[in-house]
Amino acid sequence: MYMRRFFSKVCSVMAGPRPVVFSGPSGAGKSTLLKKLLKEFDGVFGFSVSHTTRKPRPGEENGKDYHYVSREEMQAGIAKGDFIESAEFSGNIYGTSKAAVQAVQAQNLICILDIDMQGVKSIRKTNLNPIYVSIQPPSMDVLEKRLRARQTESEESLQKRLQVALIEMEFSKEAGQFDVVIVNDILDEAYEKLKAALLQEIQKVKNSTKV
Ligand SMILES: Nc1nc2c(ncn2[C@@H]2O[C@H](COP(=O)(O)OP(=O)(O)O)[C@@H](O)[C@H]2O)c(=O)[nH]1
Ligand SMILES: Nc1ncnc2c1ncn2[C@@H]1O[C@H](COP(=O)(O)OP(=O)(O)O)[C@@H](O)[C@H]1O
Repeated sequence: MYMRRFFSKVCSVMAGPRPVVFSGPSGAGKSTLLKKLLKEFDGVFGFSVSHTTRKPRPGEENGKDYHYVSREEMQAGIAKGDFIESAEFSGNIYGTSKAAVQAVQAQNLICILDIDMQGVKSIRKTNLNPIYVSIQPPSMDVLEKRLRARQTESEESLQKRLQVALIEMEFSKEAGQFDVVIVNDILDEAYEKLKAALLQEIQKVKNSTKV
């Protein structure tokens, strides 16, 4: 009996906790929410640092927010098979490297991926088995206001993001795409819903570190 419990604990540690995929329109609040999680649950969650060909925004750090690379470097990495998935979004390439996910999972942390809907479709074909969380804005109007207030986009980039946002909002309504859909209206309320949705996985990590 004790042996069985022991082995099941060891196996669950070896398998590691389920990753969490965050997706949803640009400006919906994915970064804001996941940064809160990473801060409150230091030692539970780890961020999968994607590669991107877009330029860093003020305040973003290479290796922390993204690995900033040239289109040539990115394409070479993709051709070499370094990436689990990659996608073109609003004129730039983004991708999740195998190394990014492995770095988090090696620490037995819940790996957080922030990816667009193409990424979601690609990840579904892998054996990553994540929890899929969609973060949605309360409305297109609010989304536009938030994106403008963030002051990170040119008018052209903003318009591209709003166009894609409509498709991403529709995608989140398709049955079976997401385990949880959170409308990020009041930030604290959205965050509480997010924590409630991830509570079981958080508890698993906390229990496994007690071994
Ligand atoms: N498929 C995929 N999408 C990504 C990846 N990293 C970021 N994204 C998505 O790319 C989109 C643009 O990201 P970003 O330029 O940081 O803008 P923001 O979402 O407006 O902050 C967002 O939908 C991200 O979720 C990745 O590795 N793979
Ligand atoms: N619930 C909220 N209420 C008001 N502003 C928010 C809320 N959530 C996020 N924001 C702001 O909206 C902007 C977009 O959020 P961000 O986290 O960058 O979105 P995403 O990562 O999905 O692109 C940011 O300036 C952020 O501070």
